[in-house]
Amino acid sequence: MNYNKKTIMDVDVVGKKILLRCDFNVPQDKATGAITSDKRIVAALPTIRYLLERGAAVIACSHLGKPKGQWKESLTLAPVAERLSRLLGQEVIFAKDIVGEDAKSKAAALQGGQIMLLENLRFDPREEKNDPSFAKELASMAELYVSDAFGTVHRAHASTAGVAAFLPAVSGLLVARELEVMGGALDNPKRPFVAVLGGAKVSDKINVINNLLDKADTVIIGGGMAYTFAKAQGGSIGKSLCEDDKLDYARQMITKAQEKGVKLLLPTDTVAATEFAADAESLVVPTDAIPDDMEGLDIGPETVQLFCDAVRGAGTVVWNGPMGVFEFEKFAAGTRAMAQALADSGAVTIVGGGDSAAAVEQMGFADRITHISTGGGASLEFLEGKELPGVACLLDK
Ligand SMILES: Nc1ncnc2c1ncn2[C@@H]1O[C@H](COP(=O)(O)OP(=O)(O)O)[C@@H](O)[C@H]1O
Ligand SMILES: O=C(OP(=O)(O)O)[C@H](O)COP(=O)(O)O
Repeated sequence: MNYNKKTIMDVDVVGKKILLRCDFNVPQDKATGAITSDKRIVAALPTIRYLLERGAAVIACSHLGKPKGQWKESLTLAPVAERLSRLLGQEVIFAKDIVGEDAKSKAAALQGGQIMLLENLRFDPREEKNDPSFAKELASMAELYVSDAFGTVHRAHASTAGVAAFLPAVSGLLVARELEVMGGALDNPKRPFVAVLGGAKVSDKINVINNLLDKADTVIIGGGMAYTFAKAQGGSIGKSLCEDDKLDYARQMITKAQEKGVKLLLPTDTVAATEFAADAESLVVPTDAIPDDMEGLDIGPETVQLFCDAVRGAGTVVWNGPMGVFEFEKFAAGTRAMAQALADSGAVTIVGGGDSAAAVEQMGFADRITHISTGGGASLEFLEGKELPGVACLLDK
């Protein structure tokens, strides 16, 4: 794939009206909605400052969560506008809509050196469908498109790819840096090369395993991803997360790993809970014998040992997806042990993803990780060697 793309430093931004795609999909407290890590907002600041200092008028936009094309008050970007304003030390004008009256009039009135933020792009069903009519409306507000949403460059959506058909398109400083750092670490990785997968976006990320088995020496699967594999092997997984239409695929991956001599490590024990709650009753059970009325919320102690041993001997480790529901202290032990193992490993370590990065930061290991990427799925697809639509659409150098 060609990563030699123009950045904001290669084009004239002075006095320009700029549509800036950011990834402000920040982790939020499950109960209160409060932003629990502003890493993705902080990561966007260098590009925003670069543009504002040069007198550009910045129309920032992002998605938040998965509202599936519906207006959902709990997923408004208003708290992000507030936090961004505090971090920047200047007003962030907030539009109550995306490409409606409010956004368009505020964008038209926006002066050089000012910044505004549109409402959640995914409130409009056309965003995820990459509908050209939506891309065109977004583009109509600006003269230049800047992609700085690294966490979302693996999505071919209207604001991440479609819009480049209507405006000259370049990358921001964050996307440029992520591609450079990850490219450097992963081009010819120090071996053994270990990939660690977990988290909750199972349907999405399970598909990367096929290509990862061609690149990695060891693939470790924990978190919500593991139970599809346990069920595929005939285990009972109770109410745990599972993608039933991926059971065949999971079996194929187990066979492929055996044929290729890649170690595929799966949890042998699980911390199962009676409900998805911070104070739920829990017990450690074999991963293939979870009681019907319980769900797996963390890897068990035996698995922690197994996984951490594999990480300790690694040359390069890429990790995306927490090992358990770390937001609840009772189910954070697996994720904490994994973070500690990466920090202690002496390997080149890359942690990607909004929640994984938040976990590593909250647990105090961030300064002992080689690179914390703002993208989880994006870093995995980069690692797979897949074309990233949000990068492919940018102007070549
Ligand atoms: N066993 C599990 N069951 C349900 N959710 C889980 C489990 N393990 C981890 N999670 C959840 O996965 C979420 C993160 O998943 P994901 O979005 O894929 O990761 P990232 O944001 O790092 O890319 C966390 O909020 C965590 O609570
Ligand atoms: O949080 C994100 O990805 P990640 O969970 O893989 O890090 C990005 O904002 C992409 O979000 P999406 O997976 O809802 O398209």
